[in-house]
Amino acid sequence: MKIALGADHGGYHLKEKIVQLLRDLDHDVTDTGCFSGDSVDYPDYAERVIALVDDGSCERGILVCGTGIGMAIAANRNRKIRAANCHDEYTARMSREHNDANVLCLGARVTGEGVAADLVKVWLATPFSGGRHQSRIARFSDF
Ligand SMILES: O=C(CO)[C@H](O)[C@H](O)[C@H](O)COP(=O)(O)O
Repeated sequence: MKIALGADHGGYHLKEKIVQLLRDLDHDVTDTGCFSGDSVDYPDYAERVIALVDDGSCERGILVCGTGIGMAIAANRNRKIRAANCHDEYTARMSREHNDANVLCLGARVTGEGVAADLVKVWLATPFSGGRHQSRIARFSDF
């Protein structure tokens, strides 16, 4: 799968781990940065990843900051983006089954590397359920 990754300084180390995990799993990863722990602004990296998902270059995006909150707020400003801030395998699975989330937001100051690795794998493997959930997500595409 083609996946875009982005992080601010708060998410940099976890993003590096996830990039390696995804490459080990043979995904096609576009790493948009950041590339060090120096302080940067998370909207810049949210913008890069949502652009790649919006134009179809990447099927999914993963954004990492301190909490995942700022990245989710920023990413959801784009109408094509359904970004979910997930903390465990359950929320990751539900974000796919019920919400067809195309961007996963993680908080590196909240979620440990092991939990993050497991939830990323679940999030990538879980299909959207459709049905009643399809009409629900269709409702807000024009908000
Ligand atoms: O945007 C955020 C919170 O919603 C992220 O957690 C950022 O990583 C955080 O705000 C960065 O904070 P810092 O004090 O500049 O390291």
